[in-house]
Amino acid sequence: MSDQQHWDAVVIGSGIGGLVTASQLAAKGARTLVLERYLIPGGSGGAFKREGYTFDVGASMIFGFGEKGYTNLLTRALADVGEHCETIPDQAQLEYHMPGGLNIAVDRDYETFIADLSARFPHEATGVRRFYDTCWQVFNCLDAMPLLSLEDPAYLTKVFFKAPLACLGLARWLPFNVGAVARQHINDEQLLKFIDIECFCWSVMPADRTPMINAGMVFSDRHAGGINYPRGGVGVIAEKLVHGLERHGGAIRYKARVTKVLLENGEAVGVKLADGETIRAKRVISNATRWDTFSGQDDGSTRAGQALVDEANTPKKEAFWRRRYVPSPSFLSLHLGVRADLIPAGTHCHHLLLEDWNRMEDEQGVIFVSMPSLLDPDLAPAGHHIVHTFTPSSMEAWQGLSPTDYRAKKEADAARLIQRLEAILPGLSEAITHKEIGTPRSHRRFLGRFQGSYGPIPAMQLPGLLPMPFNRTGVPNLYCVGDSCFPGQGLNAVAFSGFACAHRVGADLGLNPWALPA
Ligand SMILES: NC(=O)c1ccc[n+]([C@@H]2O[C@H](COP(=O)([O-])OP(=O)(O)OC[C@H]3O[C@@H](n4cnc5c(N)ncnc54)[C@H](O)[C@@H]3O)[C@@H](O)[C@H]2O)c1
Ligand SMILES: CC(C)=CCC/C(C)=C/C=C/C(C)=C/C=C/C(C)=C/C=C/C=C(C)/C=C/C=C(C)/C=C/C=C(\C)CCC=C(C)C
Repeated sequence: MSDQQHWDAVVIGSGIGGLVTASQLAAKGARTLVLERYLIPGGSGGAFKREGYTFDVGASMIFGFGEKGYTNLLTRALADVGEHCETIPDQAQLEYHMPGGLNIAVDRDYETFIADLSARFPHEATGVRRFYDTCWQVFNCLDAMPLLSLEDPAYLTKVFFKAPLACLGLARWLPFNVGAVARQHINDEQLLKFIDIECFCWSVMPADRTPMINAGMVFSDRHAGGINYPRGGVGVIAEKLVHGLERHGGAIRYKARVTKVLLENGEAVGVKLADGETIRAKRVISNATRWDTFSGQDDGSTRAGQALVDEANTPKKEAFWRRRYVPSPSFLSLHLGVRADLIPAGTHCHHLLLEDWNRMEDEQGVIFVSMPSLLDPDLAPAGHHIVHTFTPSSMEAWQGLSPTDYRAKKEADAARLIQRLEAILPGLSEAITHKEIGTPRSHRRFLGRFQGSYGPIPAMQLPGLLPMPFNRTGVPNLYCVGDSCFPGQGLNAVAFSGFACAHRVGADLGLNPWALPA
């Protein structure tokens, strides 16, 4: 299968963004091929098995799995191709362990959460209510309409007639960040710091640089649809999307690393693989990050010239984007197997530990912990649990080391992380039976992501989501999907990007139905 086979769409990468695009396009009748450089689908939403454990590659805290409304984008993406994930509801989104013994678990029930937070800050009870209610207003606008491509005037017209007030509400919130809204309602400095960490937890940015639309989504979906864990592990989502894709006539190839987007007269016409094979398609969609897709910036090591589009063909507006967004740090991550007796009954699945408010944005500052086998015991061998912990760490801290120094740093930093975690899991060091250490270099290598980054973050304070690009690029017939597109990081955010991308490509191929989805 090569030059002879002409596909309607070729998708580079099988992250959740790429798979939602591909499965949606296949469901519209487009002949769709996904090319994945690794052995399994899912990218940072994948999973791997070791010694009886099923470990999630990335985070295990999943939004977008609700039953109602339009924001349950993972449920919808699966259902559209005849698939369904059984999920396990999580009673708390996560438990925060903050300086000064300030501990707050975010309950699934909104009123319980508001009451818990107000009890810690009684003088700010009104502000707490007003701030989080404002987030609900944003969420209600999002949840009132089918979410498709904002680059399609036909969709915008239809959706405006369907839900005019919700559209105007969203248009109003698009340029806002959370910080300004929080300060309208809240004065207490410590509570504002809590709002910062509430944002940092998923945007890796404080409130001033976190878009309000995304906060509306996250701070309300956790109570509306709730946080729900897919039985069998996060990797099941990607596996099921692949089944759905194949059932609708699409295909996926693994160990198929794309090295170039083929261009003719400046238009994308296909891709070239690492082994020299070429594949032609009417439309090419890149689920690699924008830094890996377009030329113009390297990470100072081996990457120069490796982007999918060369410098001469990289649109000027990409340079503009790179001045506004920079790669967030990657992570130091530990996938641990532990003796089950370490974890007391009733412990929550997700935790965040911050020992010093001033360290929130520091290298290896905030610690995240997920223990998904507390929800799904089949993920670990009998008598054991999974402790997956990660902390932001940038590529610079890991570059230029000799192999011996690299191994020594891995062990030393992992030991320090485990030591700090004893604060919430006393006895951890003695209970570990399996340990895998991942660094920014591992994440770059296995996920193919520039600098192993978690995703783009604003280089400066920007007007909310307004500068985030949609799916079309400056190269005709080439589209981007995933977390370097509107609305950014997160599985349900990249699922939105996938719906939007498939809709835009579907419009360009003349495949979209006239009516909006129910
Ligand atoms: N709880 C959560 O919400 C959660 C959990 C995990 C991950 N995430 C987020 O999900 C987002 C990632 O999703 P995404 O869709 O943008 O992509 P992704 O980075 O997860 O996946 C991209 C895929 O493309 C493949 N790829 C890259 N370059 C390629 C090439 N040249 N040829 C072939 N294949 C190539 C990679 O191997 C990978 O499988 C991130 O923001 C991440 O932080 C969120
Ligand atoms: C017509 C007119 C007038 C107008 C128009 C307007 C409109 C319509 C607009 C629209 C808009 C829209 C649609 C938008 C959308 C958006 C969205 C969908 C968003 C989403 C978002 C999401 C998100 C952000 C998510 C995220 C999440 C995450 C990231 C998570 C993560 C997690 C982690 C990391 C975990 C950690 C922690 C621990 C463990 C503790």
